[in-house]
Amino acid sequence: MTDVGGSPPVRRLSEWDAAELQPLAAEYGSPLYVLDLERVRQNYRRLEAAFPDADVLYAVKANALGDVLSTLYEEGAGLECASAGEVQRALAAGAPGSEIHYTAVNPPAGDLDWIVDAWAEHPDLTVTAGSVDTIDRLADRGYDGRLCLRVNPGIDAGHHEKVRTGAAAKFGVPAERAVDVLEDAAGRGFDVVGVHAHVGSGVSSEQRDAHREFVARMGDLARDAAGAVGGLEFVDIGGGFGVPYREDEDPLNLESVADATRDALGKVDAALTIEPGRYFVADAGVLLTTVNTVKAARETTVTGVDAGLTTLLRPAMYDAYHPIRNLTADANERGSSRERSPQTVAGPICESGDVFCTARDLPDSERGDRLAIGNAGAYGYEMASQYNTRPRPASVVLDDGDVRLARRRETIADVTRPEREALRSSSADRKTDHDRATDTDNERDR
Ligand SMILES: Cc1ncc(COP(=O)(O)O)c(C=O)c1O
Ligand SMILES: N[C@@H](CCCC[NH3+])C(=O)O
Repeated sequence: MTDVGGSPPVRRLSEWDAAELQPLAAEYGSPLYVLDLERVRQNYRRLEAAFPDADVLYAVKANALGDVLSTLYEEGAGLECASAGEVQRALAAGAPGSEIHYTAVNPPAGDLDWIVDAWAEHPDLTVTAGSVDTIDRLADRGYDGRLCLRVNPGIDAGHHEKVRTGAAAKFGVPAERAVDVLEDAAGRGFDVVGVHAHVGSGVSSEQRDAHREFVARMGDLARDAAGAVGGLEFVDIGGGFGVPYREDEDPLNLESVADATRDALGKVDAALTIEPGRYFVADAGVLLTTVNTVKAARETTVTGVDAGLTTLLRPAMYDAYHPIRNLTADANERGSSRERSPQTVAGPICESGDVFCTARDLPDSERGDRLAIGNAGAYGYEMASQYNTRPRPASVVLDDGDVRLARRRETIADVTRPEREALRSSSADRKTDHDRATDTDNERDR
């Protein structure tokens, strides 16, 4: 099935080549993130074809690997950044300030300091503020550049309550106050360029009514705002385009989302901006992991693996479903000779939530098998942690037949380094104090 843009709208885990993936874990170690850059390009082109008139930004938070940023920037995407660190990555990937939006959510002082310094060099970057305090704090630092206002539209959608943002008090200025805030900012000399909202992440076709209502509200707001500040350059409706995680789930009907958006914003004299993350990278990535334990528990077989919630947090945090495939069974035995049974795939972390699936029907696993966890390209590595003093895994990219290490595996020394450095510098300070005291004593003795 091909869709607009000429590539299949979904790449299922079953379509990855087991014989190609399986040796990567031996060569680069396990667990291992694998990302196919060509699939990232396909996803970009499909979305661009569905929204031909939109300015497309990539939400860097979904996967901030430099290769992903440069690939998408070269395809034509701008970069939406959630922190000063992400802006640094965007600039390092070659994007100019004009292609960078920084979305400030309760921004730490260090972020604002850094951004305002960067603005001196990149005067056409855009800052999206979600509160009057952020606007004041920008003004305090002398910023009067491009400003977009994030509004809270009071309607939300998304795959889990924890990723619905459109009505969560934390995000944005309530839509009913937005025009006043924008007028005030324009009056204070900011270059007011847009309005923004993000309804939530992982919006599915079933939630199309909520999304339609959301874009309709944005259309009304953008018209009022443009009237109040003498015109807007863009209206940014955020990201959130969902992708299927279950094998039998249908892809989002992009055309219908695009049509609804066109209808809602048709009469607004401002460009449409969208900023998806997940859509570009989710099905371009898999996580490889190795079975180290197979044990019969009371109601299920436990397949113990070397990846855990520190490697891929989504199942533990959102009860998210990720497809799982036994590559060893598929590559060596063509998937046929193994019995199947209900299996709980669990990681090495000391939390009972450290499971990727519970009693799922899978081929019987054996110690040493390589498993692939699908749809791991979005919010996978980005949400990894070092809990239990576990180093984060390596990432490799596939690109047109090439395989390349894109980020090395962390070592335990990487995890403990900040602590060792702090100890070293405080003992150096103590030594310096001691040296100073000794020098004074020596002087006194002289
Ligand atoms: C402001 C903003 N823009 C864009 C995104 C990207 O969302 P998604 O990856 O669901 O497209 C997010 C994350 O939910 C976000 O918070
Ligand atoms: N981290 C979430 C998406 C939230 C995106 C940020 N607002 C997920 O994995 O589904």
